[in-house]
Amino acid sequence: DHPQAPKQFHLGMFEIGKPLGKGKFGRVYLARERSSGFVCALKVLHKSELQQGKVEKQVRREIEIQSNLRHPNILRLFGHFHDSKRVFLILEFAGKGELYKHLRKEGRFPEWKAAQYIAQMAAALKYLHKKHVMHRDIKPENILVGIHGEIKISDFGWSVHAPNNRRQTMCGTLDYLPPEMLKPGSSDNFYNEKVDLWSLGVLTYEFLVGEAPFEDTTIMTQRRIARCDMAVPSFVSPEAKDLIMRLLVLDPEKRIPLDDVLRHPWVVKHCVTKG
Ligand SMILES: O=C(O)Cn1ncc2ncnc(NCCc3cnc(NC(=O)Nc4cccc(Cl)c4)s3)c21
Repeated sequence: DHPQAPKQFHLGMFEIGKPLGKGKFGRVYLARERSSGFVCALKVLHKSELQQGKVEKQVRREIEIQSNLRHPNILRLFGHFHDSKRVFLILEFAGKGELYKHLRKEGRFPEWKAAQYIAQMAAALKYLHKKHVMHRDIKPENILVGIHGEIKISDFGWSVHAPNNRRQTMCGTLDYLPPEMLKPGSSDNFYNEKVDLWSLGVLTYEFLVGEAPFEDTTIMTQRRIARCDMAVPSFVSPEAKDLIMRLLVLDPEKRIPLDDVLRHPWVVKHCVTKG
């Protein structure tokens, strides 16, 4: 941690640098804390937009959840502050930016790189699930790359404590949603952190194939997810296909647990696990 970091932050403490990206609810800037010279990313959220989007509670929950997370593959949230119109998130700066841009540029990742990323994701999810936190929005757009090429799960705007039955309508692509989250938030169907296992399977597929298995192009998407109706192209190795099929299982309880992902032959083969 940063013992010298004060608990109270304000905008004047930061030198604002270049814009890093533009999200749905606000912009992100490179920033440097003046007294320590510490470089970070500053996400600026407009309160009016958060009110309109009815997501203030989610941002508060994100701040509360993420402030207690410390893991090399989870983007740090160091703190937050606000002025009359805006909320500011003080975030760890990911030197190599957004993973999905690398994926789009390369088309698809070689198996050794995909396996290393999946191993890092599994380690981060194992840490999260031990704290009964589920991310619920695992997709390339929410993964950043650190200066040493390590990946960092970011944007915990949809994370909650498990178990949970969602009431807040989710926006954005359905590609990554597991079948159990597609059902309406009625009282009987609770889902748990195993939703992240499904998304890990979709992520593995997209790293290796370059597109999601249930492409969100037609209304058929929900039906194809509900039936787990997908095909793995022949250029994907049998070991990789085996892992994908063990994660994309309709019954959440039958999805391969994270410890077995980390021990899976495809992952072990490509990951020089430090001795
Ligand atoms: O990704 C980029 O655009 C560019 N980029 N490049 C490098 C880099 N290094 C760090 N961070 C970046 N971006 C911010 C990533 C986030 C982390 N946490 C978030 N949380 C959030 O947005 N919460 C939130 C907002 C509005 C409503 C709700 Cl419900 C929740 S966004 C970086």
